[in-house]
Amino acid sequence: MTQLHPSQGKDARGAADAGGGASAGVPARGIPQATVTRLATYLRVLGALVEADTLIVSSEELATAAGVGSAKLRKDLSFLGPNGVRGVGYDVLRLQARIENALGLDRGHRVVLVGVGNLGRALARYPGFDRRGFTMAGLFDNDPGVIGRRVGDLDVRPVADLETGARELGATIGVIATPEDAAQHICDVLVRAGVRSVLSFAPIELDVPDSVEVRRVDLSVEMQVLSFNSARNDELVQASGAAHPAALGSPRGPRSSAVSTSSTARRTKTGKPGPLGSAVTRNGSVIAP
Ligand SMILES: NC(=O)c1ccc[n+]([C@@H]2O[C@H](COP(=O)([O-])OP(=O)(O)OC[C@H]3O[C@@H](n4cnc5c(N)ncnc54)[C@H](O)[C@@H]3O)[C@@H](O)[C@H]2O)c1
Repeated sequence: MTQLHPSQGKDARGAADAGGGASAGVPARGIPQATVTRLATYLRVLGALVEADTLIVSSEELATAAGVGSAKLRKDLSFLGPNGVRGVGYDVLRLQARIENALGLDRGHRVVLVGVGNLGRALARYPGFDRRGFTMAGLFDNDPGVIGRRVGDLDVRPVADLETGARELGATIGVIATPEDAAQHICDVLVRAGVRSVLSFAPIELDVPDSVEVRRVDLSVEMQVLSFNSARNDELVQASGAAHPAALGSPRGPRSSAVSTSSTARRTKTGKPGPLGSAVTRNGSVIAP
């Protein structure tokens, strides 16, 4: 029987409740938010492994590729119940399915995007969402010059139709890519349409009922974090009296993009080399809570 650890820190309400209710099998309540973020990273690594027909991955390889310690990885995965086999590793497909289930991805999500400008068009055309279970189902804008245009596989619809459109489309996630002065109104309309998960690029706080989960993407926050980490790395290098690793051309350490060439990562159905050495970056999150 699947056993979950007791709740630690902030629960992963958003991950499992996007679209309403946890998936059958792995109740996601009680999984800390930080673990949820890392689960998404593990999922990305596992996706690369599946594409390379890799069958088994060790916790060390998965941890390195995801940029975390293997103890933390094992702890994170323990929230999903028993997984790997000691001395053998994780069944890649099985672990992928379990994480998808925990993140509520196994039933798929239908996404509506509002604001089909520079950013919105790029998002609407991005094929990667579909591969990860997010179907772009509707595009909405208020500009008559944009309405009716074909972007990706969809025609842009008038924002006046958003409430009925989102409901008819069964949207579970709403993406806001409008200017900030329109964002709260758009968010309210999405909520009225029954959307319970909102991803906003607009640089303002959104007011929503408790039942609605909002994530804001702010790339400048990510750049600030990069700037801080870079300054800290320089200080560490100076303090240790060593030359900067980049200057030496030395391999990147465990905090950088993961490279793994050991045996289990290379254990594929086809005998192809495993993908961990090239496909996976360390964090990848651009989400600012
Ligand atoms: N978070 C980040 O890292 C980041 C990065 C870039 C942009 N942004 C933000 O993303 C948003 C979009 O940026 P952009 O460069 O694509 O802008 P843009 O001006 O190119 O596009 C905005 C689109 O929203 C539409 N729009 C305006 N009001 C609307 C309304 N009431 N209903 C429906 N559609 C409406 C416009 O017609 C336009 O098509 C902005 O809020 C911007 O600040 C965030």
